[in-house]
Amino acid sequence: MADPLVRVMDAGKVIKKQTIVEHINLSIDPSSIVGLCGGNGAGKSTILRMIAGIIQPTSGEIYVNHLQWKKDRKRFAEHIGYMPDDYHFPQGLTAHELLSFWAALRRVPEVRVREVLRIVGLEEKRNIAVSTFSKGMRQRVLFAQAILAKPPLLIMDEPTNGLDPYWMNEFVKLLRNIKHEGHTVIFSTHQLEIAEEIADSVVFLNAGRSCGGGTLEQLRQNYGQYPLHAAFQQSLGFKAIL
Ligand SMILES: Nc1ncnc2c1ncn2[C@@H]1O[C@H](COP(=O)(O)OP(=O)(O)OP(=O)(O)O)[C@@H](O)[C@H]1O
Repeated sequence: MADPLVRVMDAGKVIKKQTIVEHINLSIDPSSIVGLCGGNGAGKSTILRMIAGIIQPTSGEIYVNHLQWKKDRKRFAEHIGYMPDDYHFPQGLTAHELLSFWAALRRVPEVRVREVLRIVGLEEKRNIAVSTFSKGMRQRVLFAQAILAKPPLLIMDEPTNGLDPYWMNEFVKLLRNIKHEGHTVIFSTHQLEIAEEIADSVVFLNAGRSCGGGTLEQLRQNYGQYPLHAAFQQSLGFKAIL
């Protein structure tokens, strides 16, 4: 068995004396897709930002390919593509200009910019200001920037928000390709059916704590073909419905 690409060991985050997440443990194998599922405020974005190195845990340790952000920021960052759940796009910049800017920062050749624009179906809109784009189109720009440098680990916060059914389907196919090319993905979602379709395993979160999960294979054995709603409710002790 290959070593896990990501290890989150008893990680927690306290902000202004408030515990946001605690006792988070995750082990993510290379070439796998993990879904973080939970309701509003469960702590999904906080965990993803900690794994991405954007914020630091106040307790515990996080390793990506045996690297820690605090010890080797540059190499750590080279492993990661991060798609935020929200982004304030600068006024006036086109999709092509923005992606070229991000590509230059990461020393990614211009030819890759055209490639990602094509992958996310925005080649024809590349000269239009992103600030005028619809929510789904902006999501596709953010997805494009996350995959620009072909990172070993793709971290995506609510990636399917705002996508229409066509792009939802395309997104599922894109992620499967990314996995088959050997990349690893962790994403958050409220949409359990999306996690069911793409993820190899899921982690359920509630009030900043992991409250269950497992591989989709295990969960299907326990709960049938569409297991996540039942499994999630059971993990919450039937106290809440997503
Ligand atoms: N910088 C911060 N300062 C204070 N509270 C914060 C901060 N960041 C997150 N929180 C709080 O921590 C909790 C978890 O937030 P987080 O954004 O991680 O949840 P989430 O599961 O991603 O939620 P959603 O699905 O609504 O996006 C929320 O109650 C949020 O208000």
